[in-house]
Amino acid sequence: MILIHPDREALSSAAAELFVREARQAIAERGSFISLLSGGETPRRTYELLACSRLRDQVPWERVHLFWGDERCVPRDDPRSNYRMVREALLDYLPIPPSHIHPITCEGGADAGAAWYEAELRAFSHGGIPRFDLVFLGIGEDGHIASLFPGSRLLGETERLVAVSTRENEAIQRVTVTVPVINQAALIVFLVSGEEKAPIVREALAGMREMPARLIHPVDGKLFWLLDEAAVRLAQEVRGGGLA
Ligand SMILES: O=C(O)[C@H](O)[C@@H](O)[C@H](O)[C@H](O)COP(=O)(O)O
Repeated sequence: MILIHPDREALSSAAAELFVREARQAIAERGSFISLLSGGETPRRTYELLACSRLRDQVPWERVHLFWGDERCVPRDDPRSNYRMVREALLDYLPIPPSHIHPITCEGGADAGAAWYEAELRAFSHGGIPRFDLVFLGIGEDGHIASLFPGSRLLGETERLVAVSTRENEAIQRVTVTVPVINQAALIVFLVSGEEKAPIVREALAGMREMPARLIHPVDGKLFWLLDEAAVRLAQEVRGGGLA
């Protein structure tokens, strides 16, 4: 499903309200809600709005577990840290038990961090692939998702849940979940806004070329694209080809 909003603020507000709805429903049905969070500017605004009391106070946070889809191997107080971004935008305002916050850590090195996080995920799924109730994703201008970049050997990974990733011309290492983890989710939501994303959105939705984002096909869940008008500007040309 593709949902188009006037701008990033409206999109992020809709995404925050979607988080609340999904959390309340999962907790009512199964007693818990586990979500995989993304880095990026549109996800950041979503977390900031979710932290506002009108929405925050609707979620039983003691039943929620938060995980990260990827992380840069930098100190937790580094401005590039996705953990720091989520902490400043959301966690600092939540009555969530610290044990329910599951950041990726590379303190013992990227390989150790990936192995530890894989164990953390498998512990949540009795050894299998965890089924996240909600996965937020951004998309890079090159079509990357999480820290899965075009041409990466990780794009074909079918066994590991978590792996070490690198980005061209970037000195640091990253730790990222792999495609099978994302595709196992009950609901996957792309959050994409801004003029600069119009070309990749058009290519992604029209299937004009392969890219990491086009590997996202939920096994038996749902896939939503939350876009703003600027990001879908070019994709209007394919509206008849699949834009709802
Ligand atoms: O670590 C990150 O930043 C995300 O995992 C990354 O995949 C991000 O979602 C995209 O690069 C889009 O980011 P923007 O929404 O900021 O363009």
